[in-house]
Amino acid sequence: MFAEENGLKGDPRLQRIYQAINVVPHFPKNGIMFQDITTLLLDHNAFKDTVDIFVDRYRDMHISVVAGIEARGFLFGPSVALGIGAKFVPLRKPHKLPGEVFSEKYSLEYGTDCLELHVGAIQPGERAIVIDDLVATGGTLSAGIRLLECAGAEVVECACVIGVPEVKGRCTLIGKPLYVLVEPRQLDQCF
Ligand SMILES: O=P(O)(O)OC[C@H]1O[C@H](OP(=O)(O)OP(=O)(O)O)[C@H](O)[C@@H]1O
Ligand SMILES: Nc1ncnc2[nH]cnc12
Repeated sequence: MFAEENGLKGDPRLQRIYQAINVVPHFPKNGIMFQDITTLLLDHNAFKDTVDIFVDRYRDMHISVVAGIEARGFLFGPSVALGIGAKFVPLRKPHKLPGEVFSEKYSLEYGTDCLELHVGAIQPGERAIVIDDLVATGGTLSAGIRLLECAGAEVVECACVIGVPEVKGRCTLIGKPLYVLVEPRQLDQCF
């Protein structure tokens, strides 16, 4: 669900976060309206608002694992993990982790990709959230959920900064709650 429908209606932090996102038409290929969160990271207040909202939401949920999806989940996950007193676990693209891994393939618009998790990073029964910058089809986060479940974790929720409008009516991803801060930035409102 979107944060504004879940207790943060009218919260000025959501507007600050939305306005700090840049949209780049036709990147990385024609027809894609790329949501660029590097501008959000340049804006100390918007970046802090983003982390604070997630920390406020998850600090009392007995979460011991924040799993971030490569690459842009790594930009938010560690700060949230530190804020709630959890460990940060990277879910990486193939052949990046040196140890034994669990692997999970997933479908993209064209082709497939894969995420990996170090065996031993998570103990069975640990409560986890999965974090990323953006949810579009939900394929990437769903692979993250399955990967954590392979390790025996209990996935409490998926957290994203940006969610495409198609996920608006969608409160879950393969049965797990989805929490999204803002919709994609529109082109005519940009830098
Ligand atoms: O909901 P979905 O349709 O699965 O798409 C969302 C994913 O797409 C982007 O990553 P991308 O695959 O571009 O990888 P990158 O961050 O490594 O460039 C984004 O950061 C999410 O991880
Ligand atoms: N429009 C978009 N902007 C940034 N990352 C994405 N991942 C999938 N769609 C995206």
